[in-house]
Amino acid sequence: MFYPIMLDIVDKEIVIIGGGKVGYRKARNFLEFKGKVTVISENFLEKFCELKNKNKESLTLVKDTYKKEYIYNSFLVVAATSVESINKQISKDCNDEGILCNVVDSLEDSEFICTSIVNRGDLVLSISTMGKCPFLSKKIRLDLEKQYSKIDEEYIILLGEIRNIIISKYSHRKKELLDYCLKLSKEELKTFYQELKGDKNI
Ligand SMILES: C[C@@]1(CC(=O)O)C2=NC(=C\c3[nH]c(c(CCC(=O)O)c3CC(=O)O)Cc3[nH]c(c(CC(=O)O)c3CCC(=O)O)/C=C3\N/C(=C\2)[C@@H](CCC(=O)O)[C@]3(C)CC(=O)O)/[C@H]1CCC(=O)O
Ligand SMILES: NC(=O)c1ccc[n+]([C@@H]2O[C@H](COP(=O)([O-])OP(=O)(O)OC[C@H]3O[C@@H](n4cnc5c(N)ncnc54)[C@H](O)[C@@H]3O)[C@@H](O)[C@H]2O)c1
Repeated sequence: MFYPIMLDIVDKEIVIIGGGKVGYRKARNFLEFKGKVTVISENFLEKFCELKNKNKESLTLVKDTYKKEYIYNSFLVVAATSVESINKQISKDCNDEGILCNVVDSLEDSEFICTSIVNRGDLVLSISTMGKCPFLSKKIRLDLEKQYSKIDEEYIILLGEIRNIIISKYSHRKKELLDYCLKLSKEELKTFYQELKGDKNI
């Protein structure tokens, strides 16, 4: 069983072994959440060059065969090579060093798994099937992205500001006002925010 949590990975060392399709997807996602990512691989997909250009400071690419030294001092490790025995070895090395490891071809050897992510500013939806069917996770992510397409970073920030005012000035009507807010479009929310700030009768 895997327990869903939110990890602070900002500036933490994340080592991915394997620069293929799966290693690329994991690297891109960890970078999106501001991790410091190093990918060790004998070969890299071409699209890693573009990713490196976009993340000059936070992405390091090392063209080499896996060695245990590469995992020292890392916060998380992902074993994403195409060789089952190497992935198993990486998992064992991580166990010895007390480092959490995700093994992309073995649920049993993984201490954590990666979820499908909808990322809209501070709204994050994370979907898992406990490894049973990642393809279903992906389908649900695509469905949710459509369903919540109107929610963006600005919307969440606005709701947060409004919530703060409601809690400080109208705590006795908190539920009613928050319910009301969720029915409004972003433009309507902006107007409501100005009204709240101006202390107009609410
Ligand atoms: C969600 C997502 C996140 C991510 O990777 O970032 C993710 N897999 C994704 C896609 C995907 N994976 C696979 C396919 C091909 C279709 C299929 O086979 O189903 C597709 C679809 C595609 O590529 O389009 C094949 C596959 N996946 C795993 C195995 C090995 C095994 O089962 O043992 C095999 C068989 C390999 C083989 O032998 O061929 C294992 C894992 N994959 C997980 C995560 C973890 C469990 C997540 C959960 O609980 O649902 C877990 C356990 C470990 C991990 O990777 O952390 C990402 C969707 C991103 C998105 O939203 O777009
Ligand atoms: N978890 C998932 O989401 C998921 C999805 C699809 C496939 N998979 C599994 O993940 C594995 C990787 O898939 P892929 O499509 O990225 O494969 P891939 O062949 O595109 O990439 C594997 C990479 O590992 C590198 N590599 C191999 N041996 C190495 C070593 N000893 N040291 C350093 N680098 C090494 C290769 O150079 C290559 O770049 C497959 O075995 C597949 O079964 C997992």
